[in-house]
Amino acid sequence: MKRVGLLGCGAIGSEIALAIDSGKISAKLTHIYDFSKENSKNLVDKLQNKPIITENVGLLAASPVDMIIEAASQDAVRDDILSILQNRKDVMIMSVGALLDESIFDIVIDGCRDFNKRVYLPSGAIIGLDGIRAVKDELELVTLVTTKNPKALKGAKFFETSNIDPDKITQSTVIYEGSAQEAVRLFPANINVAALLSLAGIGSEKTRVKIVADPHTDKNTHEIQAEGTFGKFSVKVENVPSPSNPKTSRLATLAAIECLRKICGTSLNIGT
Ligand SMILES: NC(=O)C1=CN([C@@H]2O[C@H](COP(=O)(O)OP(=O)(O)OC[C@H]3O[C@@H](n4cnc5c(N)ncnc54)[C@H](OP(=O)(O)O)[C@@H]3O)[C@@H](O)[C@H]2O)C=CC1
Ligand SMILES: O=C([O-])CC(=O)C(=O)O
Repeated sequence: MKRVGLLGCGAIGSEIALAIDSGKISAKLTHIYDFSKENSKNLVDKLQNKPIITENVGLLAASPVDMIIEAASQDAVRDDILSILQNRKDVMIMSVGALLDESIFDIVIDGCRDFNKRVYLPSGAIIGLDGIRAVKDELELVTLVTTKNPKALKGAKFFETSNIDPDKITQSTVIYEGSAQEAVRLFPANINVAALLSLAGIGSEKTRVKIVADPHTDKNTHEIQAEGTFGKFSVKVENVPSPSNPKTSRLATLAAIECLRKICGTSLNIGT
């Protein structure tokens, strides 16, 4: 049975830990770390099989696990991915936006090669990546339209330099249009899905992102519009937000759990 370490005990990390604890995933969660000791302790309290809370991320990376799940932040990926790979652990990354920084992407690719390790990127809060991967050589235009309640967008770096106040948005408003490359920097906790779309498709400069703030929605909606010589498709998901973090969709957690089940299982693999 795979031994797993967890970096980040928030909305996604906690649900993954509970899924392992319940036996839904055939793995053993042995070590966890989070900036917030309180989050780590609260999680341990909920688990029957208690993992060790490490004092720092270095000790998590060096712990005797086969794999580390990152469910923390893009900064965590930037700061810790090299050490995790050097310690010869496979990694599942949720804060995928960090990989649009070329230097971090290179660290990941080189680390996988040098240490013979694997990095997994679950499909997260979007659907349709199977189609994007299949048509990527014939894809000419791809746009992600993401709609969230302003409350879920609040706190993003974008608002530090914009004159839009998320508290004052009274109707559905397009607040951002640009490249996926820029979007993941300006909305690091909201649009990691744009990085997944870029990596599966035509890259982060050509992948376009539109972000809509809608005070009347209680969903996190992602619509992918793709067009090329293959034809065109659009695919839309209206996600229920996670109760403990409105920025994060329930589907992101479920996709991570399913990805981990596939990694830890031995049986039938369905789909791309
Ligand atoms: N790929 C996808 O489709 C999706 C990706 N995500 C991303 O997944 C990640 C986890 O999401 P979620 O669980 O909702 O986030 P939460 O904010 O609920 O939990 C993250 C936890 O990790 C902690 N943390 C942040 N940075 C570090 C670090 N460098 N070292 C240790 N702990 C850290 C946070 O502590 P503190 O609060 O003190 O900073 C917090 O306790 C986020 O980056 C999010 O943007 C989310 C949804 C979809
Ligand atoms: O969960 C979502 O809807 C998307 C999200 O936050 C992200 O991609 O960072």
